[in-house]
Amino acid sequence: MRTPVIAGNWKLFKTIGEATGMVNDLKPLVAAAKGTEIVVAPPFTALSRVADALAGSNVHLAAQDCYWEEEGAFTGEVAPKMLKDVGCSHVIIGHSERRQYFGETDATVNKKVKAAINAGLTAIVCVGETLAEREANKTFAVIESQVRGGLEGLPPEALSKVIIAYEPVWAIGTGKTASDAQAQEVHAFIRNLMARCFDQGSADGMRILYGGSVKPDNVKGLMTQPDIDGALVGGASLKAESFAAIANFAE
Ligand SMILES: O=C[C@H](O)COP(=O)(O)O
Repeated sequence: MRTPVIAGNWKLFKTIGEATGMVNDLKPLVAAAKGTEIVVAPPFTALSRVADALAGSNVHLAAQDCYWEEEGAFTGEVAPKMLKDVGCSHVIIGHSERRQYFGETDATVNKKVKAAINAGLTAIVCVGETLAEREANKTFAVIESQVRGGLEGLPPEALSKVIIAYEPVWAIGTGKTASDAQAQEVHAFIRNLMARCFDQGSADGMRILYGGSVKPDNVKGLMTQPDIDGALVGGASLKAESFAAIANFAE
């Protein structure tokens, strides 16, 4: 039995006051959702205060990125152990926006995943094809290369600290969700790939999230697919009511 995960990626939104206000609204709305791993990923500047606000609740804290070195002359970067120190349990790695705008590659994703796991964080590793890649029938090839590249060299026992998020780039922030069948097809492919790359037990235990215009009114169809274990939510995670509606549905 895989524990469902509902994670909210706030991207470049929310001041400290807005972020703490949001989680203070959210906590009572999801307090009864004991069987779901609920995660919020505020911007770096709000992590410390949101960690304080979440203390004692069932909502976990994530960062939206990390660097792979522990310390050094790397201006602007944040190390996994610093995220652990501030109260994070999870970190999102390799989001398509980081790949598209900030030069993230499968090789850098791989270094970040290893560093995050070594620091005791759970890595939420994002993969997904563009519209052009889907239309050129390259979806599975792209996903395979991103999953293999991102997880290369990990021992099977490290996979309990990895969550994969399948986010078709064409569905992110567009209002165009992949159909339940389209999403399930790719999730099943990823799970089979995990069995081929690692072992069946690791593949069976791996949580695979769907991301891309998930809303309260489409989460039900997605969550009832056999290989969809939760959601990485962008826009609908910014308001306590809509994020809680998604998290509570996963129960
Ligand atoms: O990380 C979240 C995804 O990019 C999905 O964003 P969205 O729900 O706004 O489409």
